[in-house]
Amino acid sequence: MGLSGLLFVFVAPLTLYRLFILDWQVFALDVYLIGSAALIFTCAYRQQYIVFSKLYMCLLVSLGSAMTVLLGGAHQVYWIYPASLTMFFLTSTRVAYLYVLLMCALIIPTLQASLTTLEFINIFVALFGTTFFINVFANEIKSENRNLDLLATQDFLTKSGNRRAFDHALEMTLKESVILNTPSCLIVIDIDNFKLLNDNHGHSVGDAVLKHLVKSAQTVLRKTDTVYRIGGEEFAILMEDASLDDARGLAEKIRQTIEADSAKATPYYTISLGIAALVSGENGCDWLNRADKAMYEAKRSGKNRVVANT
Ligand SMILES: Nc1nc2c(ncn2[C@@H]2O[C@H](COP(=O)(O)OP(=O)(O)OP(=O)(O)O)[C@@H](O)[C@H]2O)c(=O)[nH]1
Repeated sequence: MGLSGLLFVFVAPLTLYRLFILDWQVFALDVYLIGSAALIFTCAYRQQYIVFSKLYMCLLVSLGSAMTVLLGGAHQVYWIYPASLTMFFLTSTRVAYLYVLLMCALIIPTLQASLTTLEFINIFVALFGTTFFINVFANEIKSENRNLDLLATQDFLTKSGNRRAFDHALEMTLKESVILNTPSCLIVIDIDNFKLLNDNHGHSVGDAVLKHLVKSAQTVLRKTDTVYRIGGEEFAILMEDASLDDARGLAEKIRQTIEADSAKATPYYTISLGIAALVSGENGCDWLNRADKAMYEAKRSGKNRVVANT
């Protein structure tokens, strides 16, 4: 988003200048660039078509740099270095190398025509050295970012999503349900008598139960559903594009799986589940409250059951 914003801000005044001096060829190129920058900015802002935006940005950068060399001459070749750097941070190594090769293929005839063999070789040796080191550093930064992302969004004990990830997913599901006009459901799960289980078997066994619950639930979830730990022994599952009946079916399947399997891996335990289908116009907090209420209703009416908020 930042990159497309910068591109827009820098190129827009140049576009007006080209119009002013009636340089139609470069004016058309600049209009294309700022139009594309605006499109990419909009996609990134709405968090839609992110992969497309990144690939398109790479194409713009590589073609833009190549065009600069083709129109401006061989002395503009230095633009290919920042362009390569940008591509390695925007996309995967393989795709970035493809864009770099595309850029090189486009400028080679111009460079060959106006540079000595030694200058030509120097430029490409420097380019491949630069891309190699950029690749190494970009991969390291990407891997650190992935680790940070996991730390920020994953529950350390159960490896399910954490509360922060849940809050984000809840907002995204709300937005998508409104835009796509699809039903969504929320399941809240709470372990029954967990304090007693901890008291009787110890905290580490309690931890094993929490992990078991997540693993068991994951065996019956659809590919698109995710489990989040939203409190000590409270979990939630967001189901996009699912009716209340779908959610009731899944919740009952999870309850039965836990009831049947828990004693094989951990002390026998059961869970209570509450479900709420998203009501048009409500916010995430109200939706979660209704699912929570249904879960407490399941507790009040005897535990080890599923209750839907209707
Ligand atoms: N082992 C373990 N226990 C935890 C963790 N987080 C919260 N707890 C325990 O979870 C228990 C929750 O107890 P309560 O809220 O009283 O609920 P409960 O005993 O399950 O009772 P009901 O909800 O009525 O079935 C507390 O004893 C917490 O110490 C954790 O990460 N590990």
